[in-house]
Amino acid sequence: MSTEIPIPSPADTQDATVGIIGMGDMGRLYARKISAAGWKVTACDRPDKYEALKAEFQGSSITILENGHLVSRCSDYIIYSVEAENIDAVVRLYGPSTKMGAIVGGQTSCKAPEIAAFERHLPKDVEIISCHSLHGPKVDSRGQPLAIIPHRATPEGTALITRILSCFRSKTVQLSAREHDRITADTQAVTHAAFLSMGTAWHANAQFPWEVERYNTGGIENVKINIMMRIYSNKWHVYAGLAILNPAARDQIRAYADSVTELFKLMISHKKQEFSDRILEAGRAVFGRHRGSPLLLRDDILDQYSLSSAQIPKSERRPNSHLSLLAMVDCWWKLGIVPYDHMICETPLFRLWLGVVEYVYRDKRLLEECIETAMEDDTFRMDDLEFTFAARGWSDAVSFGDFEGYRKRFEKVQTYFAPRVAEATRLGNEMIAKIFEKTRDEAGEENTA
Ligand SMILES: NC(=O)C1=CN([C@@H]2O[C@H](COP(=O)(O)OP(=O)(O)OC[C@H]3O[C@@H](n4cnc5c(N)ncnc54)[C@H](OP(=O)(O)O)[C@@H]3O)[C@@H](O)[C@H]2O)C=CC1
Ligand SMILES: O=C(O)C(=O)Cc1ccc(O)cc1
Repeated sequence: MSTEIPIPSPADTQDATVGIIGMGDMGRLYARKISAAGWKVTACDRPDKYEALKAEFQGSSITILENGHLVSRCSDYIIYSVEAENIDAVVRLYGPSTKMGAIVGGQTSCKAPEIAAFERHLPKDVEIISCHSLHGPKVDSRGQPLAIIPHRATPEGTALITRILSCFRSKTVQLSAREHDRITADTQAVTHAAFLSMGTAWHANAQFPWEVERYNTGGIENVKINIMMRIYSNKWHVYAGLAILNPAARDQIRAYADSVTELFKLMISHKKQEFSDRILEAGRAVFGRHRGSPLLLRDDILDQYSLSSAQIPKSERRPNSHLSLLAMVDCWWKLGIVPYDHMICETPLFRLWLGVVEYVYRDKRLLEECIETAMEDDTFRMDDLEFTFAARGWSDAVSFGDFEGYRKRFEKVQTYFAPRVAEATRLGNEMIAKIFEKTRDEAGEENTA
């Protein structure tokens, strides 16, 4: 497993042709970066987008072709960057046209269906080496994790793909498809489930949280709101694909919804001792080994990134039960997950989420305040009730494998929050850039934000 940030040498002979099938947000990022590093790049999207794409890339060094057959015939490394739900159909269509002896990979967020499609439809002389950039298209790729998944690969093939992808200057980690899916079920799918549920709950209570006094409480609430908005500003298929198609994700999201429900029941039945014992034991299991290490986040930074115009002074802030966060630790504990072990596949959102969770659990006073609020204070009861419904609803949508139902749930909330998306995206980008700049500074790494 390697985690260094490789710096490509301009003197390298970059004589392989890289083909990209699917020129959406991630395909474009890949095409631009790989081409800028000196590799010959050919690319396509659906045939009906050929003319528009060709006009857009006119004058660039990226060659736009009409379809995936043409890309496959002339490329030495072909990357499928299409919706996870479509991967089998697209590989079935273009896979047989793959150039003899080429290497094929995919950039979808869940590897089980991608690898199955490659095994099913690619000629036997073709190597399979997949990848996954663990960040969105607008995040600086430098220093972020990049999984490389050699599945049917020679050492020479793996070395070539590692060299091609070194232009991202990401932290590369080699994993099997199975390891990748197990880890990202936690770093991505469950994280998203928590924030999707927050958005659904706020929508169900007809709230814009930044307009509600009890959410204008700085650091932690700012992160929750900004990440929730970030997720709902993205495309539903990205989240649906990585949750529905990953078998490990289904189980983990179900476990998260169970933890939310069980904790909520203890709250409304005022079983304080049982609730408190459970929270503290989960905290010890998850954070015990990390007590002495530096915190991932500090709230003096987080306070700056608020969608609200009125910030409440710290002394007047109202505590929150933070059910979403308590349930996350409960679920990790129940599943025997130590999230720090999964940092090799961290995404920016996962790091922020773990940072916030850790911030509460490593502050004894704050954690006691959550327990006290959960038991004694009804201020957040309606929010927690809706959050519980929402977590179970998202878990059902994922376990039923229902893409259409998922899309409808997602888009309903997305539409509700749409008026503030542009501002939230700007703030979220600033917050992420600032936090990662600071994290890299503190780790003594090169500042690349
Ligand atoms: N967005 C993100 O943050 C990240 C996404 N990923 C993964 O990367 C993949 C791509 O995501 P993203 O770029 O965001 O999604 P997009 O929807 O922006 O891009 C996918 C593109 O593939 C096209 N496509 C579909 N079928 C074909 C076909 N037969 N031939 C050629 N092109 C086709 C789509 O066209 P159409 O829209 O018409 O279907 C679309 O333009 C997904 O699997 C996602 O899970 C990975 C890391 C981060
Ligand atoms: O950081 C996140 O979790 C995101 O929401 C962006 C994202 C989405 C899909 C991926 O496969 C990788 C990153």
